[in-house]
Amino acid sequence: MEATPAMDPVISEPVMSEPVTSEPVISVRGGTAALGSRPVLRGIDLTVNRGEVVALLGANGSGKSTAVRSVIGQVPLTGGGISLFGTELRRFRDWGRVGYVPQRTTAASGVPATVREVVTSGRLSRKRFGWLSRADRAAVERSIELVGLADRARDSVAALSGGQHQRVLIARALAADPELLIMDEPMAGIDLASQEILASTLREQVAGGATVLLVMHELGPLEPLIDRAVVLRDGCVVHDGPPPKAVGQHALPGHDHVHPHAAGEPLRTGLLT
Ligand SMILES: Nc1ncnc2c1ncn2[C@@H]1O[C@H](COP(=O)(O)OP(=O)(O)OP(=O)(O)O)[C@@H](O)[C@H]1O
Repeated sequence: MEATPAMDPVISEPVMSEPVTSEPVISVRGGTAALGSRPVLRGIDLTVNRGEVVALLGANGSGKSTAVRSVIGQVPLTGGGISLFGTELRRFRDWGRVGYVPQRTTAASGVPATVREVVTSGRLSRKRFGWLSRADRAAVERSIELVGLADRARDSVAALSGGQHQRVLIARALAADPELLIMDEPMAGIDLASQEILASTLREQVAGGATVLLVMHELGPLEPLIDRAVVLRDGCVVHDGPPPKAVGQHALPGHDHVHPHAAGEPLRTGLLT
């Protein structure tokens, strides 16, 4: 058991918490973006601080994927700014610190790769030279175990189910030991057992100090992990605060949520509209 530092009741020095490393891990300020001629982000502010788990919520088409893709530099902003770990995105090179799991794609690219090979590629991405140390190999095996695929490590990813693919992509992101993990709808279309595995994997990352930004449709089994929710609607932030409680509990198709708000204002998340 870990020893608890004894408190001296006489000396009333203020207890210093963590040194204030105030730089947010992600900072989007007034971000605007367009896809084709269509404005998709209309001036969003999004801050994720070190160690936070933030859910990005919103209805289909509200701009969630575009927002995270702009954070990793895949969609250029047309206005506003983005910093990662305190560095302007255009000067940011430290991609080994960032793990990204794209929205429901497949890990199979036509190239017959095994689960271990795909996960290894995640580890290689943070290395200058293309060979693996013993520690690298251990990190790869640990990531595969974390997502519950140790018994499938030698299998071709082409032979996996959709949920298992998703877990391979998550293991690939985890293999680099990222400080920031960005996942776009990691729970989409996967069964409850896989969801539980993902939730415990994420719990472990968070306990290890990772910062997490999750695009989600509903909170589901991840709800207890979420510190803050940012809700997008039509390319704008309409809520930034505690996760809307009702989401995931009675988020039925067609149900337009109206949540009681701290200020007495109803919060219409519009998650399903
Ligand atoms: N390549 C593209 N070209 C033009 N418009 C696009 C493109 N990709 C997405 N869009 C549009 O941009 C808007 C935002 O899409 P985005 O994928 O960011 O939304 P989302 O909130 O992630 O939605 P979902 O929950 O369905 O994944 C949508 O209206 C979508 O139709």
